[in-house]
Amino acid sequence: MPKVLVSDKLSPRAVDVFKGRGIAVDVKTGLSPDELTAIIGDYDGLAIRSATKVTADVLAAASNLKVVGRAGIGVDNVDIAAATQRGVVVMNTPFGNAITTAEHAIAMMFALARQIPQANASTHAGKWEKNRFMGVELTGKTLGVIGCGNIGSIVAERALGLRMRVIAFDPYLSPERAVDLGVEKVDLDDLIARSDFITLHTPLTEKTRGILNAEAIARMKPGVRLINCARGGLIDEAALKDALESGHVAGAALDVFAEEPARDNPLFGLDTVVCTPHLGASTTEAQENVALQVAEQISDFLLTGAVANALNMPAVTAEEAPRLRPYMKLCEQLGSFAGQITESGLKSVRIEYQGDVAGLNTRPLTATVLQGLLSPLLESVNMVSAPVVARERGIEIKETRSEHCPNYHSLIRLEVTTERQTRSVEGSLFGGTLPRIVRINDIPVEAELAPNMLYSINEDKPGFIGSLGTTLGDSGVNIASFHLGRSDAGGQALCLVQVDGPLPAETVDAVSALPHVVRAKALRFS
Ligand SMILES: NC(=O)C1=CN([C@@H]2O[C@H](COP(=O)(O)OP(=O)(O)OC[C@H]3O[C@@H](n4cnc5c(N)ncnc54)[C@H](O)[C@@H]3O)[C@@H](O)[C@H]2O)C=CC1
Ligand SMILES: O=C(O)CCC(=O)C(=O)O
Repeated sequence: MPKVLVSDKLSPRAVDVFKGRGIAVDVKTGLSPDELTAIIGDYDGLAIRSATKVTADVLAAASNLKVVGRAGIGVDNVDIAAATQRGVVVMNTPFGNAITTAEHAIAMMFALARQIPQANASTHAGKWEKNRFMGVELTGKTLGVIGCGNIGSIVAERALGLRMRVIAFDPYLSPERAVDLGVEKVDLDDLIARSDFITLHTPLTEKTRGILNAEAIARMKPGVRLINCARGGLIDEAALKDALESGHVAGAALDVFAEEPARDNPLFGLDTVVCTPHLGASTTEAQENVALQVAEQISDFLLTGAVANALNMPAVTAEEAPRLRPYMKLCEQLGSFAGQITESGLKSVRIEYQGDVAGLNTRPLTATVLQGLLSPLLESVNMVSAPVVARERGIEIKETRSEHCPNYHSLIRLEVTTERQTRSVEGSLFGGTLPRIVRINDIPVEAELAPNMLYSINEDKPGFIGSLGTTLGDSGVNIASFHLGRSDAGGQALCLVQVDGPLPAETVDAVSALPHVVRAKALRFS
């Protein structure tokens, strides 16, 4: 009988589900990392919220563990790369607490506008300070929503019901979806300059960390109020403190903090700050939703092998798996390549399967392309949710198959159209198993994608390769392999350089500044 550990406070309904499905379950909350490491080897499944940290050390001790289920959305407390490496499936419940978290953001906005927590404390203290707590009305005010996915779009809908004007910054929000929601799609600078209230609903990624830093805060309207119910780290807390103390920011309502549990934070004690201890998802309804869902998903997986909402594993049958596996890797790389070089909203995606691959079950392949494409921007996207997420964002997905494939056994071509341009990337399997990029924007190339790559587009002029090599060498960056392609002599050229380690931003800037370089970018692949 499989055995599951519930190591965070989950609704008791989860335990009922496990027992009902014939799975042994232990509930042990508040374990230290050492205590968890000591017992994790006994379990096949682990059900968590945000308190348990599933680190590489915990996973190393988890000799029987097959699945980690997160009752919630964010999986920043799970080392997914380490789990993947150890073959542990990581699942989440992407929608179960979205309404509740959006409601918390709205509650925080009201709390800020009317200083309800401060007035409550003062009234309880018998002070009756009627003149101290002058509020502001929400009606007619501009709410800037940064990140208009599941939660952000619910916040936007609720705010429109409150007669606010809603503007949204989200590179993946299509103009059509913005119109459907009734929000104005704007760029970040515009949002920062125009908003009376700003609410954050993005995952914490390398692109969003410090999205509201000192410089962004300085450009906000005097008297702006900020709400963060997404992740600590999106706002620079020290810069926010300065702006609150100077009065430039009138107030901030924070559910999440750079360090959690937050016991000693620079913002604590400021009269203009309203805090809750990561309560965004804490309602009976949301906790039942996510607990039931995660228990069902873990049970299904342990008992039948069915995979739902996995962040690191494709949904395929046991028979299909061996044939699809190398194509999955290729598809993920094609998607990830296109996703990392895409800067503006996606309109359409076209995937062409040519040759042998056209005869396979291409649904998981298309889902893998979309997962790779969307992953640089969406935290919780997985193979199961990627097609739904893409559709919800109004991205048109076209898939074509043809047995005709003149130059390769199989070829997969991905074409991505954004608001600004169309790009394409093509790949094949060499030797039947090794993914290779064979064409980028119709320029032939032959490249293996490795964890750390430099991608550059340049004019095909003498001297470029030498100056690139010198620049990398001067930065102490070792080149592992070098792949070149060009449209025609003297025309547009590109290169993909595999390097031994993450590329420092200054090195990429130095390459971008070289003569004849049109664009250079560091790319990461798993
Ligand atoms: N306080 C709490 O208890 C809870 C917090 N959360 C957090 O809320 C966040 C959002 O959750 P969902 O809406 O479900 O996720 P989602 O994936 O549906 O939406 C995130 C949105 O952020 C956008 N985005 C990504 N990078 C961006 C960037 N650089 N600039 C602007 N927008 C960007 C994406 O395009 C996407 O539309 C997650 O970080 C999650 O962990 C979620 C549930 C509860
Ligand atoms: O489980 C919780 O209380 C936190 C929820 C959360 O942050 C999430 O789902 O991302």
